[in-house]
Amino acid sequence: MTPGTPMTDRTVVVGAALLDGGQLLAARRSAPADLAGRWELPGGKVEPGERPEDALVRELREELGIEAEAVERVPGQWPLRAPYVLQVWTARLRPGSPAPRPLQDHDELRWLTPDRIWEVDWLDQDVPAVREVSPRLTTGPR
Ligand SMILES: Nc1nc2c([nH]c(=O)n2[C@H]2C[C@H](O)[C@@H](COP(=O)(O)OP(=O)(O)OP(=O)(O)O)O2)c(=O)[nH]1
Repeated sequence: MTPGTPMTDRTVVVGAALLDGGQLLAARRSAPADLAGRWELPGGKVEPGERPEDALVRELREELGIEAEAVERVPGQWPLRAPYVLQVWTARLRPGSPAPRPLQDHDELRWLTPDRIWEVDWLDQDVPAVREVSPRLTTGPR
């Protein structure tokens, strides 16, 4: 962001580093065409007045049909196409949640073990976020 750009020009996109049993969930986008086939952290845009953690829970319910909770913010934020910035939270499934299914925006989901985290074709702009998340796969969400 250039100096003097009002903070309100940014829209936060929340991404979930959903961790379960030492694995990270990656989701393959089905749209729009320029992002389709690439992998991302599931999530979406925070609505005006909404807490990012609440947006994350809402998006994961809509997109994956799961009941999840945000655990902690992963430090940093990463620019997407203006005016969006990506912020990431670790997240976990609530007890009794259904397993994730690609209901909306995605056509495939994959649980990645730490040694396989780079086997999917992450969106370029997600790579630094995934790099930040990867050490947490061995420690798990706190
Ligand atoms: N969810 C998500 N979006 C990402 C990531 N990386 C990335 O460039 N994006 C882009 C894709 C979209 O242009 C935008 C988020 O849009 P979205 O389509 O997921 O969000 P949404 O459900 O709130 O969207 P909408 O259809 O309601 O407008 O950010 C990522 O890791 N996760």
